[in-house]
Amino acid sequence: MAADEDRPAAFPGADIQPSLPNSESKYELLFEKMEQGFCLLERLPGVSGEPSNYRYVEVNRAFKRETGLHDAVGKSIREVAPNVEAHLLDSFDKVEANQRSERLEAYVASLGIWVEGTVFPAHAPGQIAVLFSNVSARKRAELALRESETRQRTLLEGHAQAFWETDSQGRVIDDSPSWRAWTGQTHEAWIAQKWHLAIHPADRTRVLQAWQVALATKATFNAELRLRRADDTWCWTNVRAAPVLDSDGSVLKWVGMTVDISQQKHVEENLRRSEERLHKIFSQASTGMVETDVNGQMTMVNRKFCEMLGYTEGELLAMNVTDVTAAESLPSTIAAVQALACGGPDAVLEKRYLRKDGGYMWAQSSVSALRGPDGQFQGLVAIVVDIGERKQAQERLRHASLHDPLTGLPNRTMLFEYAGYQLPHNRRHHRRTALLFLDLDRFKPVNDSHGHEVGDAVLQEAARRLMASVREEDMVARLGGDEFVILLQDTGDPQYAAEVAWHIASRIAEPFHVGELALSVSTSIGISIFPQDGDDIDTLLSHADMAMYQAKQNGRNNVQFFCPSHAVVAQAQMAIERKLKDAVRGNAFHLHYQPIFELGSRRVVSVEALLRWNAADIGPDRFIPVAESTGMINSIGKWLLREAARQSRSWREAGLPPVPISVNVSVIEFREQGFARRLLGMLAEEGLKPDAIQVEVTETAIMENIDHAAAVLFELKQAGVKILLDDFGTGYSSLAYLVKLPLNKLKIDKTFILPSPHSSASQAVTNAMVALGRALGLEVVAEGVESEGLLDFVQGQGCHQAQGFHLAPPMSGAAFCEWYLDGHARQADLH
Ligand SMILES: Nc1nc2c(ncn2[C@@H]2O[C@H](COP(=O)(O)OP(=O)(O)OP(=O)(O)O)[C@@H](O)[C@H]2O)c(=O)[nH]1
Repeated sequence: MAADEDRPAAFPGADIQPSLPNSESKYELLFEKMEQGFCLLERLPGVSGEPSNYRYVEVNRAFKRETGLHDAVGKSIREVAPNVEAHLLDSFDKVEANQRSERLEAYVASLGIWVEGTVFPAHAPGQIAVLFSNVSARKRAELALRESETRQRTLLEGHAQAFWETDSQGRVIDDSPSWRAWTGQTHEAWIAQKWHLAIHPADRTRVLQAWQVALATKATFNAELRLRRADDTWCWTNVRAAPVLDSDGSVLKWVGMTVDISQQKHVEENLRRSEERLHKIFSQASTGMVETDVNGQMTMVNRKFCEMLGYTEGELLAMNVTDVTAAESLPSTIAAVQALACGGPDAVLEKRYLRKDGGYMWAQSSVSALRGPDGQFQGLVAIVVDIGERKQAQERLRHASLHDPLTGLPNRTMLFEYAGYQLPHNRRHHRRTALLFLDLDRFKPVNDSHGHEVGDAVLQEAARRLMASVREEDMVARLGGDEFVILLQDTGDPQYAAEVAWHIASRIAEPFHVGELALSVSTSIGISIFPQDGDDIDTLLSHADMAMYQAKQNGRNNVQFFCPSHAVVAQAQMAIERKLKDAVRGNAFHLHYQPIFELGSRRVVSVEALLRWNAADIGPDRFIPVAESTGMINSIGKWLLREAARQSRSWREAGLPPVPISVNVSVIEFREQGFARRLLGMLAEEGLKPDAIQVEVTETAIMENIDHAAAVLFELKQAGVKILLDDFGTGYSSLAYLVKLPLNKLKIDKTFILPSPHSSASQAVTNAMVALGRALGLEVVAEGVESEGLLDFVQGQGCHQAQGFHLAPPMSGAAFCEWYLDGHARQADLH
């Protein structure tokens, strides 16, 4: 703004005196010829509040030329230019009021020209004068330059589909072919300010409001909106407009452009949808999900994770993941996080979470790192699956694999696992441990007589009694069958172990009540002491087993400590046992047959089947007791019967007359339920008559359970099977019982014959036995006739039949057949 002193000195204003003719012509000349426009204006009086107005008093030629107003003098400004800018009249008012000149620089839109000059007070009151130059050409050049710069800027910012321009008020001032081509709007609609009709109705209000704000604040306009395309489709666009500013900062016009962003919107929409989907999955997933920052602080948790741990979302977001991790899972969790932070691969952890209620949750946590665009570690996301049930199932499986299902006691595997940990511990602390090996005595008959269920009930009760007999820190395990093991911790004096063992023996000896039954069972117990009898569970177990074997040998219901010297015997027995097991599995037996002669007719009347073990130098006197004590005799006995039956059939086929085969039945087989039925069934299966087989049973077997024996023998006899009482004289039998049994033969044990057949005592006993047999109506058989003298002796005693090496040795089935067919079956030389 210029001050008074800026007024040009030569300016013909207040000093102009048109009254002087000379001066007047000079003034006129100057006034009319000057290049600058000039006008003298007089303020018009107005009603208060009415906008001010001025009347043209005088104008020069340049004024008319530049403004195009030729008849302005005498008219008011508002008359000749109704749209005159308010700010122009304001500046006139100011000069008039202050009586100080003002610089003028403005675009007079009503005249369409740029002016620069001075407004100054005239001398007459209410008058002002304006001296100006039309600088439109220069201004347009400047403007064009600025516009092109603006356009260039906006062009650079994107590939615009349409350009357009408005005046400072936002009214379109120029045609925009690109807009019209793109939107399909007509030229008329565009010029008539109907451009906004191309905006989607849903966007229109928002966009127009933003446009008004931009106009008011001169801020760049930027909006995303849908525009109707020429083909009547809606297209997402970005509309940007920037004001073109004058040097004084006022807006000359707005330059805008419209960019098709439908592709970008499509991508954004897809992104939004996928984020929404992700969010839904996250929030509604049936697995727990949690996101943490680099420090493990939880930043996002889903509903399921909250449910799993019993916390609210708010509570969890204020916590660190370590706050909800069980102490024992912390090291693995921290290690996994550190590995991920260092670029390691995704990890799967099985860990325990700590719930709000203090409980725990087993979970599988699949953890992945969250990384920024530069690969920088930004946190973690974990998918958490509750594996409580699986863990429980695993635990149940593990429990099942370590426990005996019948008694619930630890099994062999667990005993070994436990001892593997406990024994080294005890060694470090110099503690003695006693291992008690228990085997119930004569348990098999319980099963055989009363059935497996009763046997099971006895085993369960035995387990309870064992548990009740030891301390909490001791372990009771069931090895299998009727075998139990007890590990007594920190026994100190071995005597303590013996006391416990005897206590247990007495508890087991108490009657077992199963239903109506009251059963008597006892146990044999072997003890080995750690570390003196063995440094590991294998050795301790095997030594206690040997001691238990010894206890059985000593009559059962007994306790024995391991003793190395006994171990030698026990070991030998056990070695036989092992070999015997293989032999039973591999059928490594055969039979020999020893003829039995009738002394009167000197004919072979039967043969005794004798068991032989192939390839083993172990005789029946050694292996049969082992087979009996281990129960293997049952399998062997069954095989023996079948083999004898097969042989009998084979001899018949070879043309031999029926030769009954006498088979030895052990006490173990004899006491088995259904023995007679099985034997008769087998004979039927083999197509043999009952008299093809004779049963030799010992006195001891009969006396063990006389009622049972009587029933079996009657069944056999009734079916036509002959019964032979073996080893007569060794069992101290009660004759009262013997007379009641359905026997056919008595076999006098060789011990009564062999020692001294000529001694008078021997003769008296043999004589009595033969007499007894005869009195009972039984045939009497002498065995062990190994010499001529013995043959004479037994014959003299009145025995009916005899067998022995002197008469014929045991021979194979084929050899006997040959021997028989060769005519040896009738020993003519017997006398
Ligand atoms: N009821 C029942 N019997 C079983 C079970 N496991 C094994 N047995 C039987 O237990 C018996 C074990 O018998 P042994 O120890 O060999 O013989 P024993 O009759 O006890 O004779 P000794 O041990 O020599 O005194 C066999 O008859 C097995 O069939 C089981 O789980 N339940």
